Amino acid sequence: MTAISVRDLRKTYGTTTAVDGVSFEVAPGETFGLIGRNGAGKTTTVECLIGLRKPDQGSVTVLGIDPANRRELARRVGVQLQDGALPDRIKVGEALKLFASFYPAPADVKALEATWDLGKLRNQAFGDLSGGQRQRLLLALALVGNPELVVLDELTTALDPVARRETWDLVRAMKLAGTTIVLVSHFMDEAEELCDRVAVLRAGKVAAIGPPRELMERAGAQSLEGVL
Ligand SMILES: Nc1ncnc2c1ncn2[C@@H]1O[C@H](COP(=O)(O)OP(=O)(O)OP(=O)(O)O)[C@@H](O)[C@H]1O
Repeated sequence: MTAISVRDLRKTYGTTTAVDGVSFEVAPGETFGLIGRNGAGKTTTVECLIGLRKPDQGSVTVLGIDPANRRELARRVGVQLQDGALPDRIKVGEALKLFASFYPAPADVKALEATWDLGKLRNQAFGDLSGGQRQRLLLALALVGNPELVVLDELTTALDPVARRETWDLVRAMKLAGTTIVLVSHFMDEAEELCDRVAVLRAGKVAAIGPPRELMERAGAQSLEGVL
């Protein structure tokens, strides 16, 4: 059983080849990282995983589902997107309740508020939140459906160092609970800390794939940055 299977994925935008024959598998319960420099094809790959973009070629299945079937996918997969946004006037508590109402067995909203330190912000409008507060709310919303798999794109961008560490602990807790996690990150320390395996994307291709330590040893690098 695999949680995600990507085979020979290709996607172009006009004359730009964003993803050029990417293949990988993710096991259930695994934390899998997609890393690479700007423009390497990470976001496009993730967008194909969650059905936001249709591959030009290749096959993708997520929990056995073809991502084109977005409704079925959305019931089982939580997504925290890089540019996730909500209407400015929606309040934090309203957003959590609204999103919870979309799912048959949602997480407990009070518990999520406590976990993500959102209780005090319950009556605050999305438009008035700081960058870090928005990020925490978007993460909580990704988890409100009790997903089996979560996709986290730029998990800790906009978070201060303390909030980053706290978020890492929460990701570890998700992992312990058996959730499969796909993590897109520009922070190599984050990928090293959290991922069981990473795929290094370079110009739309998988340049290397494996556990962070192994990739570093193979490349004779002190950190994952040396592998990019
Ligand atoms: N909507 C689009 N239209 C045209 N070109 C695009 C579009 N989205 C991405 N691209 C191009 O496709 C390539 C891959 O982009 P993608 O966003 O997938 O990379 P990335 O690794 O996520 O980059 P970053 O780290 O900067 O977010 C880049 O050359 C980018 O300019």
